[in-house]
Amino acid sequence: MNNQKKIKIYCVEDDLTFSKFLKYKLSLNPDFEVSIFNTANDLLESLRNAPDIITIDINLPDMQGDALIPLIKEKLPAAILLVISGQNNIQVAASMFKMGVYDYLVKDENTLERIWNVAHNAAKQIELKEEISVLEKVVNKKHDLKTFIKGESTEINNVFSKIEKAITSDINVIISGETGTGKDLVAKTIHFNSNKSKKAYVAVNVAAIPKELVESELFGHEKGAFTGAHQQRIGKFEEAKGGTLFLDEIGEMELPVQAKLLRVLQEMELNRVGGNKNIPLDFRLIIATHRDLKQEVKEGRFREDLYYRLMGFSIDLPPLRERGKDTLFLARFFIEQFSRKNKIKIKELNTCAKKLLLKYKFPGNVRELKAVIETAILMGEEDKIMATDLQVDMADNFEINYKSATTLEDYTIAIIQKKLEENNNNVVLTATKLAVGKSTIYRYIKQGKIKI
Ligand SMILES: Nc1ncnc2c1ncn2[C@@H]1O[C@H](COP(=O)(O)OP(=O)(O)OP(=O)(O)O)[C@@H](O)[C@H]1O
Repeated sequence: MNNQKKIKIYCVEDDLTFSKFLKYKLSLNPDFEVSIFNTANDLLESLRNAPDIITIDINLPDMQGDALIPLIKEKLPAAILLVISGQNNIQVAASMFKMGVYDYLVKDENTLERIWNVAHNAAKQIELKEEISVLEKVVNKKHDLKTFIKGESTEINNVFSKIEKAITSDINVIISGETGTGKDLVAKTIHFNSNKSKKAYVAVNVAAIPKELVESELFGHEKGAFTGAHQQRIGKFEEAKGGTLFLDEIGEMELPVQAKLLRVLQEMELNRVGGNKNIPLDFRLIIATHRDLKQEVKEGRFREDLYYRLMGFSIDLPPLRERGKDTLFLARFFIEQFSRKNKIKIKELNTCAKKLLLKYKFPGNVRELKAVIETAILMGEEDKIMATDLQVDMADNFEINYKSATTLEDYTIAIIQKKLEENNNNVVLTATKLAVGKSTIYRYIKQGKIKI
């Protein structure tokens, strides 16, 4: 039995002696909290306290059982109802069961004993329902995260554990990560798995709103607040009432708007542009940025007080290139998703294509991978997806290696690596084109300085 929560039993009964016995008998169970009512109206007035079980005398002075039961069912459809009658009338019993009562008991010397047993069984049923609903929530949560966000790497599993924590409270969340790493996806996942999931999820990309419209977009405006404000407008902050407000690219916000945002967050109320009424706010805030906000503060582009006001639980999304084999896992996921949606045959990646995907740095992260895969499926002529179907610009990757080169050997290796990739890892062809000995290339491969 749940130690925290007692089972509330309400008994409506006009026979005072019987009701005393009833209360005494049921209260012998320490998990039952029993209250007695002598009229139907007294009971109806107390239904807001949501009793779990109600015993009903069928002949009450102010209302008959058949009139009372639908009124209770309307307010508390899940409550368990036990009808207690002075006579054994099969037809009445049948009509009571049709109304959805749990049991129909006739008053005799064993009634108290039977009520006790029925209440006991009903209480067990309530407990079981509660356990199931708790379990369902846990199972759904685990299921949902993986339904929304794909990945198996240690890095993404760390992100999953952070999301699990963020879901259990209303704390501000700050999500950082390069473009396309899934910041919006993570914010949505938190919202739809939190206790705010039935309320609004309002996402605002601060960078995408023209500078002069940011205030009215976020905070709303009154009619006539400025030229062109023909109608009153509710801002995104108000729209998010009771739900989640996701402010993406917060680092792009202009300093004057930052000042207003700070005030609004401190007071959790706002004045629409051109208005003079304080409107209370209620939302959970999730923000995202691809910038290092601390650095932005140092450089004077972001208010320090706002930075501290926004700080909350932080979730850092690693770039795709640091998620190991997730690149291939996600590639397969996107192949299946796109092929199913477009009713085309699901193709596999050939070995060279896999190698190329693992080597490519994906500056656009998961978004870029998705686009590369979808184009490859459409453009490819073969049964499998080949390296040549993947439209990735290896020159960008080369730049990265090239820039980090410090010795002549580093430059040589970077050039050979790039040429090998262009020539589908054909060592002989690459050696000929670069006029170096193929043994040089093999040596670098053996030393692990060049990867194919
Ligand atoms: N782990 C993942 N599993 C499945 N899809 C993903 C995953 N990560 C990202 N995506 C998909 O990649 C695309 C980009 O993700 P999203 O918009 O969330 O990135 P972002 O970090 O918010 O990007 P930006 O910084 O440009 O706003 C979306 O289509 C998203 O559904």
